[in-house]
This record gives sequence, structure tokens and C-alpha cells, in this order.
Amino acid sequence: MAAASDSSCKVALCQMTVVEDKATNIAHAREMVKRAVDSGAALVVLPEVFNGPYDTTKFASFAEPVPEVGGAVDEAASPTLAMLAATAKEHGVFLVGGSVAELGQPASEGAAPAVFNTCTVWSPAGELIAKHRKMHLFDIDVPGRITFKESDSLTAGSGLAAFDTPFGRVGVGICYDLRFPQLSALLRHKEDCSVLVFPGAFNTTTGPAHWELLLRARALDNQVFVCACSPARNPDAGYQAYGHSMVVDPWGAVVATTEHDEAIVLADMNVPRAAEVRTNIPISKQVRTDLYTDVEWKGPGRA
Ligand SMILES: NC(=O)CC(=O)C(=O)O
Repeated sequence: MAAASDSSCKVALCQMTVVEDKATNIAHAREMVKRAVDSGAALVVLPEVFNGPYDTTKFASFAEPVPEVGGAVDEAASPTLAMLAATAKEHGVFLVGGSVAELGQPASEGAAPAVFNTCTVWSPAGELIAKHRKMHLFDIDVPGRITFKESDSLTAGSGLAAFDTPFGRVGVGICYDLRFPQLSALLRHKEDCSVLVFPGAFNTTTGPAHWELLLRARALDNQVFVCACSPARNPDAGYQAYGHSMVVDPWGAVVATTEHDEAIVLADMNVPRAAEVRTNIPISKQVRTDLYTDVEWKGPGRA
């Protein structure tokens, strides 16, 4: 395992090119993780849906069963997860395995199996230590630019996922989850995370407008490190990923990023910096939770 003190950690975001062929993607992810570890990373992150195309008509055919936290991988049924477990163990790193389409149980008897967009996290011993099912599905319609409806083929998750490391507690969300400040706030305040990791795949419409803004906002309003890993742009793909994988510090500054081509983004995270920023600007202590319960809106968002 790459040297990591108790407080600082080198993170690597593997902005990999994803193609139509699952076996090629699995082999390529394994090779990029190795390169990241060779660069000194102790925490390695892969992109959203890294083992196949980001395409609602194809999620089901790429889906694999995902065990519960602590469970064993069925190597024949879940070759992507088998690779993640083995690679984390081989290199002794924490591996945030981007996301894969997860083959779940049918919602009712006779129904098709539910499919989730699921991030798995692997310990340096190769154990599954966290699992997050994308909580907010990416259903948008920007006429003439992009229409995407994950809910055509995916089911939303409902739980929080976080894990402990020697350098601090890390929370996980996936892509569109970034747009909901409530989830990041829960990871920060309920789960006590100092680092948030988001495998994500914004696109050439929403990426330039919102990606950096959202990552910096989540870092600043929670005073945490935010690490977001995208696929590289593949000109042959139906969905054009934005790229620009990025690490933002608790002050809201971008500390490492790239363009849209394949790359490994590396950053040193001095995790105690999060506590320092919270002392400098103590919004967690100044927050008026005594008032919000009286005035809080508990209904759905207004259209
Ligand atoms: N792909 C996503 O889940 C989200 C996205 O592209 C966006 O919010 O924009």
C-alpha cells in the first residue's frame, strides 16, 4: 500500500475511456488502477458506469449482482466486481469502484429484476466496505440539447454510504446526487465525513455549465474535500462525457483537474485542513437548526 500518514492521502481519479466491450473496460480499469498506485495513490477512484456504455437501453445487459457490504462476490456472475476486489487487494489500496449497473431483485413476483446504478468500495484487503445505489436518478429534458431518463431502466437507491480510512471518513454519492445538497449534508453531518467522492458522468451540455460549480459548492457548504471522477470523452459513444475529473479542497479551491481526454488526476489531500476551515469559518456551530424546524418546507420541491 502506498504510504499514507494518518492525516494525508494521495487520491487518484482514473478518467478512463469506456467502450462497448465489458472485458476491455475491466482490463483497462485494472491497468489504470495499477498506474495510479504506481504514482503513490492510497485512494483510487473509477468513473460512473465504467464497465459499459452510459445508455439506458444497455444497463440491464451489463448488470451484475452486487453483494451486501461484507459479502462475497460471485466471480462468475460479477466479473467487474471480482476485478475490483482482486485489484484493491493486490495493491493494498482503498478503491472506489466507480459505478456499475447492479442486477437486483424484482420489485414484485413476475416483474423484471430491478437494476440500480451502484458504487462499490473495496478495502486494501479486497473486502466490500461500502455500497451506494444512486439515490437521485438523472431524468432531464433540455430541448434540442439533451434528454436523458435513467428511470426508464433504473431504480433509485435510498441509503447513505460511508467508510473509514486511516486519513478520515469518506462518503459516496453518484453524479446527479451532487445536485442535491441534502445528501452531501447528510454525509457530512450524520456520517461525519471529511471527504466526499462522486463517480460521475456529466455531459457536454451540463458539464461546462454546472460541474465545477456544483463540486465547489458541495465542498464549500460542507467544508470537505470533494473528489469527482468522470469517464474520458469517447467520440464514438452515444453519450458525450464532460471529463474534467476534479479534486476540490474544503476552502472551495480546485486543487487538481484535467480536460476531457483520458488521464489520471492526482492530488494530495491534507484531511485535517477540513477541520481547520471549520474552525476558521464555524458555520457548523452557527447553523440555526433551532429555527429551521419551524420554517422548514417538508413537502416536495415546487415545479
Ligand atoms: N449523469 C448524471 O447523473 C448527471 C448529469 O449529467 C447532470 O446532472 O448534469
